[in-house]
Amino acid sequence: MPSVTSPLIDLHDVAYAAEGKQILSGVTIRADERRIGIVGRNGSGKTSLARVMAGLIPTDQGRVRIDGVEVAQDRRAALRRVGILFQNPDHQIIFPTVEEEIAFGLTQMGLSKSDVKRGVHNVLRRFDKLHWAPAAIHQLSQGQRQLVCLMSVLCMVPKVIILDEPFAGLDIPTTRQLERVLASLDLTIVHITHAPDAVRAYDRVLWIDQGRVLQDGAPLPVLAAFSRRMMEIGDSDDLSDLAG
Ligand SMILES: Nc1ncnc2c1ncn2[C@@H]1O[C@H](COP(=O)(O)OP(=O)(O)OP(=O)(O)O)[C@@H](O)[C@H]1O
Repeated sequence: MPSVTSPLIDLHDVAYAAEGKQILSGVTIRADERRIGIVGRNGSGKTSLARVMAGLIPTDQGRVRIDGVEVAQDRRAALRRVGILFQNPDHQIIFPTVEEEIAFGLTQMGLSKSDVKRGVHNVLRRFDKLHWAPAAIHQLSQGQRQLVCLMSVLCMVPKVIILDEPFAGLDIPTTRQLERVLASLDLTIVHITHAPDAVRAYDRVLWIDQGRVLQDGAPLPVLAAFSRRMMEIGDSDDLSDLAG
């Protein structure tokens, strides 16, 4: 059980390296806010941070707890704590039909066959998509596949959902529809984005740079400093500065 003083999102001094490259260093985030934005340049470490936060990759140093659970160690408990939605739904989808895809997480959670069936039915009904159950996923559009991924995550009823640029590649109406669904959710959202406007009305924004938290605070000052810096870099014609 989480102690009374531990925040919902609790990362302490996290470091992560892969293939000899230091990707995250000294990342400490304690957060109870309901809407948290994460911005940063290409290659600054945002996706790696999202994966670490979801427990999908173990860290080399530090601790990652969501709602008191060490998410990389206790995967079954982690599924009820944190879900992640990637930019490309095809990186998430592994099954041929919508119902099989949605059922997977529930099965991983250890639910009985009948509870899995009920969970799939309930989430499809919630989104008025019961007719999608037997549909072949590859025949759905990218926006529809993204909605399948969202339903797969939501049916596990996580406390935190991490959005890793899930709207990139979607048209404006689909983006607005999914944004409306997400805004109505009674859970904590951590939203990684390149678009400052998407998180301007959030409770808190973190700016990640070279694998570290460069700024962390109220959205307006953090986003103003971030946008200013991005414009400065963009106005220079030196591609050697491209992160990575
Ligand atoms: N498994 C890995 N092995 C080696 N390098 C990696 C690995 N994962 C990420 N990197 C490198 O770490 C850096 C951060 O990558 P990451 O995908 O976390 O950044 P990002 O901020 O999400 O980038 P973008 O905005 O372009 O999606 C990049 O330089 C990337 O090439």
